[in-house]
Amino acid sequence: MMIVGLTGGIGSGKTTVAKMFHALGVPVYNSDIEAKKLMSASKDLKAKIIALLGEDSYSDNVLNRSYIANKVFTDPALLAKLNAIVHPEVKNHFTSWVKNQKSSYVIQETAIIFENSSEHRFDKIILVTAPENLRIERVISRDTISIEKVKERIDNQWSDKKKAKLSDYVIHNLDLEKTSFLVAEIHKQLLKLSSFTY
Ligand SMILES: CC(C)(COP(=O)(O)OP(=O)(O)OC[C@H]1O[C@@H](n2cnc3c(N)ncnc32)[C@H](O)[C@@H]1O)[C@@H](O)C(=O)NCCC(=O)NCCS
Ligand SMILES: Nc1ncnc2c1ncn2[C@@H]1O[C@H](COP(=O)(O)OP(=O)(O)OP(=O)(O)O)[C@@H](O)[C@H]1O
Repeated sequence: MMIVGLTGGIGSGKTTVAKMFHALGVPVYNSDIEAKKLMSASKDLKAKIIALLGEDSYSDNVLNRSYIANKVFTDPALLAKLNAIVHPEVKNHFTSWVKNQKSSYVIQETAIIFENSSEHRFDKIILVTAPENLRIERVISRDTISIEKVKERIDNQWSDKKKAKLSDYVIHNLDLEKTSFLVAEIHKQLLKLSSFTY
C-alpha cells in the first residue's frame, strides 16, 4: 500500500483537499485531529506535556489548546520539544491505522513533513499552497484567532517555495472547482502508480 503525505501551510486548504480525496474513496488520516485525541487520551503523553509546559496545559482534564499554542508558537525550541513528544505517538498510531485500511493508497494529512525531516516516510507528497494573505484571511474567518497568532504559526513553517521543490504534486488551491479537477487527476495517477508498486 502506498503512503501519501498531504501537507501545506496553515489555511492552505489541506483539510478541504483531504475531503476531496476521501470523497473519491481514499482513506485519510488527519494528524491534527488524531494528535489532539492522543494528547487528551494518553496518560503518558499528558504527563510529559504537563512536565514540559505546566499544569495549565489541561483545564478540567481538557487540552488547553490556546494556552499551549501561545507558549509553543512563540518559542521554536519549546515547539521542537512538544513535537518530539507528540509526533512519535502519532506516527505509531498512524502505522496501526494503516494496517486496518484496504485500499491501494492512503493519505496522511499533516501540517509539517519537511520541517521535521519526515519526508522519507512517504512514497509521494502532495503540497497544498495558497498566497499567505489569503491563508490568513481564511483562518481568521474560520476560527476566532488574531492575525498575529496565525503569523506566529506561519513563522514555524517552511515557505511554499521551499516545500514545492521537494513535493511530488503541488495543488495551488484558489478556485475550488480547479482544485477538485486536480485532485481527480492526481488520484488517477496515484492509482496507476500504486498498481505498479505492489
Ligand atoms: C498547539 C496545539 C494544541 C493547537 O491546537 P489547535 O487546535 O489550535 O490547532 P491544530 O492542531 O488544529 O493545528 C492547526 C494548524 O496549526 C499549525 N500547527 C500545528 N502544529 C504545528 C507544529 N507542530 N508546527 C507548525 N505548525 C503547526 C498547522 O498549520 C496546523 O494545521 C496543537 O497544534 C499542537 O499540539 N501542536 C503540536 C503537535 C503537532 O504537531 N500536532 C499536529 C500534528 S502531529
Ligand atoms: N479554494 C478555496 N476557496 C475558498 N475557501 C477555501 C478554499 N479552500 C479552503 N477554503 C476555506 O478556507 C478555510 C481553511 O481551509 P482548510 O481548513 O481546508 O485549511 P487547512 O490547511 O486544513 O487549515 P489548518 O492549517 O488550519 O488546519 C476553511 O474554512 C475552508 O473552507
